[in-house]
Amino acid sequence: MIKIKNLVKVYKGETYETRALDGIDLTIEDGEFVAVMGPSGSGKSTLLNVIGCMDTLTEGEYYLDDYEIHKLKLKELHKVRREKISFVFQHFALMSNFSVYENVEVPLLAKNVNKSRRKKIVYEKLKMLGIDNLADKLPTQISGGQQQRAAIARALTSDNDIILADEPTGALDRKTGQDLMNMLTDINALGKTIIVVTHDDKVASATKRIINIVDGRITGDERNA
Ligand SMILES: Nc1ncnc2c1ncn2[C@@H]1O[C@H](COP(=O)(O)OP(=O)(O)OP(=O)(O)O)[C@@H](O)[C@H]1O
Repeated sequence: MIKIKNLVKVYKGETYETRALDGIDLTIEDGEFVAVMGPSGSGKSTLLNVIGCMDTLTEGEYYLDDYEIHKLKLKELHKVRREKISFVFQHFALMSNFSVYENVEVPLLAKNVNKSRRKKIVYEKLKMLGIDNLADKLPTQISGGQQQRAAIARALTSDNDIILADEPTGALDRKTGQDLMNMLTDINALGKTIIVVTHDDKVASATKRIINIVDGRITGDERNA
C-alpha cells in the first residue's frame, strides 16, 4: 500500500524555488488502477517520481508497505525501488545497442536470476505482449508501438508489484494506445498496482480512479464507474 501524508516537494536552484507538490495526502491500495491528471506543470511527474522512489520528499511522510520512505537515504531508496517499482517511460528508454531480448532481461540480471530461468521468463513476457518474434531485433528496427510493448515486457519481468507509467500512450497512434491500455487492464487484473500519468481522457477512463492535480495539490479524486 502507498500512503502519503502532507507531501511537499520543492525544487531549489540558485535563482529559483519551485513548490512542485504542495501538501499531497494520498492512499493507494494494492491492486488499484489509477490515473493522475492535471495541467502541464501541475506536478504529476514529480508525484510519480516520488512515488517511484526516484526522488526524495522535501516534507511529509511516505509509507510504502513496510518502508518509511521519507526516512531513507538515496541508496536505500534505490534498493526499495528495484524491489517494488517498475517504470514504463514515455520515450520507452530502451537501450539502443541491446536487442529486445537483452532489454527485457535487464531487471533479471539486476536480481541475479540464472540464465535458463532468465530465458524462460523473458520469452514468457515477450509472448504475452506478442513480440517474441522480435527478440533479436534492436529497438531502432521495430515500430514505436512494438518498442512500447518491449518497455512493458521489461517492466513486467521485474515482477514488481507497482507499475508506474508517465504518458504511456503519448507517442502511440490511437489503436496502439488502446491496445496498450487493454494490456495494462489485463496486468492490473493480475493484481499489480498501476499508476498512469496522462493528459488523455480516454486513457484515464480506462482506469478505475482518477486523481486531479492543480498547482501541486489534489483537486479531485473520483472512482470510475
Ligand atoms: N528537476 C526539476 N528542477 C526544477 N524544477 C522542476 C524539476 N522538475 C519539475 N520542475 C518544476 O516542477 C513543476 C511540476 O513539474 P512536473 O514535471 O511534475 O509537472 P507535470 O504536471 O508532470 O507537467 P507536464 O504535464 O508538462 O509533464 C513545474 O513547475 C516544473 O517546472
